[in-house]
Amino acid sequence: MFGKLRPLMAAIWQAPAKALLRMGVHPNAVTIAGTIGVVTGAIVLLPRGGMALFWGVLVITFFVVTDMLDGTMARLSGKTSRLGAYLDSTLDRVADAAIFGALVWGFREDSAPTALAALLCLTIGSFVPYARAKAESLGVEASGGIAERSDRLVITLTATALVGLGLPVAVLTWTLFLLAAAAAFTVGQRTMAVVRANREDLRDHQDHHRDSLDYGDHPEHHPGEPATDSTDRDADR
Ligand SMILES: CCCCCCCC/C=C\CCCCCCCC(=O)OC[C@H](COP(=O)(O)O[C@@H]1[C@H](O)[C@H](OP(=O)(O)O)[C@@H](O)[C@H](O)[C@H]1O)OC(=O)CCCCCCC/C=C\CCCCCCCC
Ligand SMILES: Nc1ccn([C@@H]2O[C@H](COP(=O)(O)O)[C@@H](O)[C@H]2O)c(=O)n1
Ligand SMILES: [Mg+2]
Repeated sequence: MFGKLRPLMAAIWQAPAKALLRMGVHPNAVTIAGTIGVVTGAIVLLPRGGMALFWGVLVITFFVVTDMLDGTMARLSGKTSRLGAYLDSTLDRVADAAIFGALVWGFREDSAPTALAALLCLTIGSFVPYARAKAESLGVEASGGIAERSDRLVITLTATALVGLGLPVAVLTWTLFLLAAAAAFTVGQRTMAVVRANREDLRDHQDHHRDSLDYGDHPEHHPGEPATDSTDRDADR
C-alpha cells in the first residue's frame, strides 16, 4: 500500500540527500545512524507507556525515514554497494525487532493481549522479508504483498501514537492482531510466487526430458533434428 509512494518519497528525499552528500556524509553512515536512532527511541521510550508512546513514535519516525534517504543518497552519488544493500536490509530487521520488542516488553504486565499481538507481529513480520530474501536467492522475484515493511511500520506507529494520546489500548491490540494476520497473508503471497516459478521449472524440465527422450530413443537420430515428426510426438503424449 505505502510502498506505492516510493517514487514520491524518492523525489521528496532528493534535496536532503544532496545536502548530506555535499557535507561528505556517506550513505552507510545514514543507514547506521538511522538504526541507532530507531533502536534508542524504541527501547528508551516505548516501554514507559502513556505519553511516552507518542514521543517514542515521533523519535522513531524521525529516524526510520532515513531508510528512504540512504538509498537515494547511494544512487545519487553512485555509491551503491553490496555492503550498503546488506546493511540496509539487515539493519531494518534490527530496527523492527527493537520497535516490536519494546512494545512486547512495555505491555507485558498491563496488557498481555497487546504484548502477545506485538510478539506475533515481531515473529510473523520477520518471515516476510525472509521469504523475499530466500526467494530472491533462488532467482524468484517475490517482493510486495499486502503488508510490506512500510505498511507494517506506518500502521503500527500510527496506532501506538494514538494510544499514547489517549485512545484505548484495545485499538493497538486489534491493530497488531490484524497486522500479524496481514503479514502471514503476505508470506503466503510471496510463497505463491515461488510456487508459480516452481511450476514453470517443472514444465520446462518435462519439456526438456520429453525432447531428450525423443532424440535418444530413435535409432536414426541426427543431432539437431527431432527424432520423430510432430505427429509421432503428439501420438506419444
Ligand atoms: C495524531 C496522530 C499522530 C501520528 C504520529 C505519527 C505517526 C507516524 C506514522 C508513520 C511514519 C512512519 C514512516 C515509516 C516509513 C517507512 C520506512 C520504510 O520502511 O521505508 C523503507 C522503504 C525502503 O525499503 P527498503 O528497500 O530499504 O527496505 C526493504 C524492506 O525493508 C523489505 O521489507 P519487507 O517489505 O520485505 O518486509 C525487505 O525485504 C528488504 O530487505 C529491504 O531492503 O521505503 C519505502 O518503502 C518507500 C515508501 C514508504 C512510504 C512511507 C510513507 C509514510 C508517509 C506517511 C505516513 C503518514 C501516516 C499518517 C497517519 C496519521 C493518521 C492519524
Ligand atoms: N547505505 C546504503 C543504502 C542503500 N543502498 C542501495 O539502495 C538500495 C535500497 O534503496 P532504498 O531506497 O529502497 O532504501 C539497496 O538495495 C542498495 O542498492 C546502498 O547502496 N547503500
Ligand atoms: Mg533504505
